[in-house]
Amino acid sequence: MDIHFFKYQGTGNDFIIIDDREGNINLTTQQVEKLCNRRFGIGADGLMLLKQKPGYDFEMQYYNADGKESTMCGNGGRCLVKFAYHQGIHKNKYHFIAIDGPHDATIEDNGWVYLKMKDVDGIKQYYGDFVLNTGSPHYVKSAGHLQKLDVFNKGREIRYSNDFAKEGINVNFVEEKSECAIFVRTYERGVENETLSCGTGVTAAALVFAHNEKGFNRIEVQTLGGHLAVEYDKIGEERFENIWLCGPADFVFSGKVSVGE
Ligand SMILES: N[C@@H](CCC[C@H](N)C(=O)O)C(=O)O
Repeated sequence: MDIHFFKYQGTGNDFIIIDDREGNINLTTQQVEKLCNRRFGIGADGLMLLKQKPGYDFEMQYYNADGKESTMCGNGGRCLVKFAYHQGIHKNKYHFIAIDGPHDATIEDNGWVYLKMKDVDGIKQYYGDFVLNTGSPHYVKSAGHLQKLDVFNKGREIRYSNDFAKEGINVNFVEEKSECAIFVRTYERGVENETLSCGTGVTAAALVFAHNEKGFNRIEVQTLGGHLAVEYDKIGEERFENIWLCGPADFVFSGKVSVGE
């Protein structure tokens, strides 16, 4: 069977997107894994299906490169909104449903997609580091000389440590550049490698480094794949609402791929 696919990327986090509004796409774990494989397939950090859902503009279904359906993907969500726009779904404000609940999104004049993330309640301290859920589970660790850090091995060590091995966790290393700017590198669960950017990870890192008491409610974030920003309202010490992940999301190429019988 041949499938028409579209390739998108958001700050270098790249995705295969398939329009499944007719509801006839049924891919196995092995098929998704092969499509995401950079030698035997199209190559991507993840795969998404755009589906129909009553009451929403669309539904987002997300799979990691290992072929398994996973939790929320921030950069993926931004790419899917741009894809929906390119497919003729034109809205001033998009309202879609993903595995972690409803999301709003807008496409700005400069092409950036602003994606509203779920509210975050509480950031847990973990031996001097931080653990939180921004739609996906994230570990946030402060790091100096981040450009030179061995993110693959250090991230993998935490991801497969006793407390996290079973469910998995995404591991973000963060270098503070100024009071309102950070540099983030992420080891992603389900890709089991460093990716060029991770949207829910960037969001998690920004919330950990949020200095609202000094009047900032926007953090600029540099990743290996480009620039993002995170906006938020900090409510007391524990809660974040009105969280927006903002950045570019672009079409790369499209084609037909064979997935066997
Ligand atoms: N790249 C993503 C995160 C995708 C999900 C993650 N790998 C997981 O399984 O938790 C993003 O941009 O948020």
